[in-house]
Amino acid sequence: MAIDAQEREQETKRVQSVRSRMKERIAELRETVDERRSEVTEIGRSFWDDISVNADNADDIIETAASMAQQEHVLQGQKRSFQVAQDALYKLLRVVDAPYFARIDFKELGEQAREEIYIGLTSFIDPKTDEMLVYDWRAPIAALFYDYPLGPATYRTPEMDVSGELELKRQYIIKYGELQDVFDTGLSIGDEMLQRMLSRSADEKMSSIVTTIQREQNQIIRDDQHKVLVVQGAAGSGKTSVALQRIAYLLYKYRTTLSADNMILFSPNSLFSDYVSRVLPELGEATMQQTTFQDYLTFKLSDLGLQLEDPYDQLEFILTGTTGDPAYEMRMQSIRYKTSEAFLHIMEAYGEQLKTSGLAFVDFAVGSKVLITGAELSERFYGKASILALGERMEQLSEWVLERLDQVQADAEKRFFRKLMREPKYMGAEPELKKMARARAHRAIAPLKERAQKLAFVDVLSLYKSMFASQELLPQISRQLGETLPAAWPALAAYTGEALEQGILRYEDATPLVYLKGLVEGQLRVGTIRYCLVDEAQDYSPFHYAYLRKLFPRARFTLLGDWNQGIFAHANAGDTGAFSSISELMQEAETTTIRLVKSYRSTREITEFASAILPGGEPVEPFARSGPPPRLTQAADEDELHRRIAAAVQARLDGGAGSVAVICKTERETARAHAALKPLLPSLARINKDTLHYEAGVMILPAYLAKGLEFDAVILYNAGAAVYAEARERKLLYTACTRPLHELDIFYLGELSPFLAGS
Ligand SMILES: Nc1ncnc2c1ncn2[C@@H]1O[C@H](COP(=O)(O)OP(=O)(O)OP(=O)(O)O)[C@@H](O)[C@H]1O
Repeated sequence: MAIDAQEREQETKRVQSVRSRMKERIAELRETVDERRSEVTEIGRSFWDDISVNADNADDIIETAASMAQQEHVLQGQKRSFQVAQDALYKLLRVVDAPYFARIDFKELGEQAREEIYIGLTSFIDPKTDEMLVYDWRAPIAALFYDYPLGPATYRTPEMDVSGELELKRQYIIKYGELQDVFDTGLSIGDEMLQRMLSRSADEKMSSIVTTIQREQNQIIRDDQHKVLVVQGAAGSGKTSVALQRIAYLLYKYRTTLSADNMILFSPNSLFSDYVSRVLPELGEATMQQTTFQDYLTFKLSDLGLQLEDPYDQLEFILTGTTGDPAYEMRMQSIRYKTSEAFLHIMEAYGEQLKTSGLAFVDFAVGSKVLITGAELSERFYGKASILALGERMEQLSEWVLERLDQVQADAEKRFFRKLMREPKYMGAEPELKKMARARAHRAIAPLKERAQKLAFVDVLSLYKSMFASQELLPQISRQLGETLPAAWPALAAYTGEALEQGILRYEDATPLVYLKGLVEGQLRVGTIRYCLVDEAQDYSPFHYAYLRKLFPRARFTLLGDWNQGIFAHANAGDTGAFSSISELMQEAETTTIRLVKSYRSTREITEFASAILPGGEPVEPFARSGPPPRLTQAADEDELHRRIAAAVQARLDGGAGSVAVICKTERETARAHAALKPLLPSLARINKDTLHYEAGVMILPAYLAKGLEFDAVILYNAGAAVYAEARERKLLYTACTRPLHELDIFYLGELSPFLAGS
């Protein structure tokens, strides 16, 4: 709803007045920053002048040390206050051209006057009057803007709940310091604003949604009651956006105790990390560690000398294979089983068993000379019963071994020394020889000490191999647990063993192997991580979650995913309810699942079209934004297909699209299509799993890499029945069709995929 001219005038004036206060403050801060900078430099320079260096007697030494500590203390204090001023300056510089985006008028119960609360990216207090001119969007009272329509409303502060009446909700579009538009919204956050936001072009990088966060999204952003927060959100419902806003929120709320280093976000790949990298800086926050699970596996397993497969190669195998082919079926079994909870239980039970027997300890040797035998280690480890965990017992063993190695090193040093002394050329150089002997002994023993420190007493790879080599081990454990192994277990075991013998570590074996390594070498625990967020959570198996839980014992988890887009083999196995089993797996009482059903990315036509691909899937509700319906075009042969696709790309570009993606099913199809299309579309960029940076334009990529990304227009390369017909391909097709903001063109050869037949 537009507002009248007089009010608009007032609002324009207010923008100017807030801006001029901000500018005054900026000028002051600039001065302060300059002053403090020169103070810091000055103190640094005169550090030694101001210290009385006197080392004649003990008292003087103490005095000198005290004076140095004092100077250091002053210097650190100055550096801190310089940093504080500089941060404040940067924050203001970022918002001075758009100081706020919303206003709410709130009358607290029992109060006469209503308060006008202006909301922006960061708060701003008038230094002269101490008046809060702008509230940070994360301040408790600002939640009213996101959570309530006009009428009764309540917000929560750390001390109490505050109720009252929300009497006005107003939104502003301020650009380059000018008020461009202002309107009142009655219901949820202005459909008008949201319409504008969603009608724009897809950006090169994801943007923050701070001005139009929806109520259900806000609930997730501000949740701080649950240890495990699971979000099942439809495609385009804002999961990634919400995850990033949540990080910014937590950093604000717990700003005295939490920093970006205490958070970690698991992203599907580097391309995606790059795509979302702008949001936090845009919100004025430092970005936190972003990583992929694959990076972690690579880091943990690098010393085993194996060739580690990545999840995309696994997926490519699944998608290019043929159902019914024995090798293919074997692989599918391998994946399903090794990502299951059943296998996790077996591993846990195996870990228990290893407490009493089964670990083959490796000798500690220098060259061929054995210093501590495996048998000795085994005797030490298994000799007397212990209730401690494997890892803790390994720690004890490590202490014992390190002591032994110290002794060995001392003996070696003496021996070396005696030997050197006998050499005529060294005679008379005793002190140097002592040093040489020490260095030599250290060099010989250091690698062994490092091994002991890393608790690397057993050959983990052999241990893992033995799980599959032994005819009895796993059948026996599973009998004890009352579980059954897959029907084709002996063949599956042999299949696994063969690959490991060849030095190949399939993706499905990587996490179990890391898990086993953690069991016998002591689990790596990253206690500094307090919040772990997992995007595209449907791509992780129960096994992954069990592992993450152990890795970050102090963390709260936010898991955001969409079961409809579960395209990995293990995700297809479970289907609905899989998230609830994940919550169980996390074994936390304070767990909740929130569903986001409204989809904001695509037009109503595209969302409805895509939803028809998955009847009975997770519910999706389109946002009321209209555009052309998806177009289905059959091509007679590949030549025609390519000509038509090239024409469609051109048409979308002519229509103003900034990003157009041609989406294929697999890497293999992408490579072929790229070669055929490139002469027709010279600017066509091919994206693969190693692409690090996301750039808008015209691109071609496999569907599984398009996941999480969005484009103005999408062109589906070939949605023929020969390509998308099997159950496992349905979700992939769905994922591809949910990527466009505005337009979707689908081409196909031969028959149309049965999944699209109803459209
Ligand atoms: N409240 C909102 N205001 C404005 N835009 C929004 C809002 N919520 C989501 N969007 C937009 O919708 C699009 C989809 O959001 P996002 O990528 O976060 O969804 P997602 O649930 O992670 O999607 P997917 O699972 O399909 O990858 C983005 O362009 C995002 O900016």
